[in-house]
Amino acid sequence: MTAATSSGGVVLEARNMTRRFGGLIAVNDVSFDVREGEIFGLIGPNGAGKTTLFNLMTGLTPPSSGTLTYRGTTVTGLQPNRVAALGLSRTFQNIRLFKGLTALENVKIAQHVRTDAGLWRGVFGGAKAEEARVEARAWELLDLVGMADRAGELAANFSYGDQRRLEIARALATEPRVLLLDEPAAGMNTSEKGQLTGFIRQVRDQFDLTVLVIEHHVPLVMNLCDRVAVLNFGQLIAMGNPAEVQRDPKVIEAYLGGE
Ligand SMILES: Nc1ncnc2c1ncn2[C@@H]1O[C@H](COP(=O)(O)OP(=O)(O)OP(=O)(O)O)[C@@H](O)[C@H]1O
Repeated sequence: MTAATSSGGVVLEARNMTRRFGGLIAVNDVSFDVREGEIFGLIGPNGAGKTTLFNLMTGLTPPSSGTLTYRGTTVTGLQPNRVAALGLSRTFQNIRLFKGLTALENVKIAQHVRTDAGLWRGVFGGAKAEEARVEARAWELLDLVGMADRAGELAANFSYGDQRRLEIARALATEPRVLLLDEPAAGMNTSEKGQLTGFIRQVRDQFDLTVLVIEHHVPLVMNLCDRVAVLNFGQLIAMGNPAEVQRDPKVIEAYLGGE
């Protein structure tokens, strides 16, 4: 719990967000607010609609209806790069690093949502001053996620845990105000999972972020999140602090029913 959590105003407002795929309603009339500085968890059984909701929030999938606003600006309807430029950045359930590039190159490329030099020009040639600035910032970000000593290694050679940290460094490179993490613990070993809570909190504090996190690993969610929203068959069935949510009969039934 942080001071930001108790005093933070609303930064994101999801209103009646719905997404149909043919006859299936993957996200069904979901509304919630996220407050500045909080770590907001999104949980639910497999297929509950969590990733679809993230996709709706970040412009990857257009909603069938409903809106998301960020500090009063409508986000829904924008392309993913515009959403990132507004300050909402995400990682993916399936890691999307450039595996054949080094850690440093991965972070350099990610910064180009914030530069005018185009995707490749500033990284591989052209504007020298820009290139130097991008490189310095990439080193800084790798240092902040504790990976500067591995900057020259290929992303493909990293453990899952390190690949996910690198993904977070890439997301931070777009200078987000809100960070959306899709299953950051997936594929991690026990020791990597153990370090993740502290790491996400540290990143939140250091970059002054609001964090949304989809996660299956219940102990992690309960330790990490200030508030948790629970989806089941596309519907929001509970929301509250982790202890409240954990003892909510609807949540218990959704999880037991899904086993
Ligand atoms: N592009 C798509 N086309 C058709 N159906 C889809 C599409 N994307 C998601 N769905 C369906 O929507 C529902 C919700 O899927 P989603 O991936 O959002 O769930 P989830 O809660 O993230 O699940 P998991 O925990 O397994 O990742 C599922 O029934 C899924 O099959």
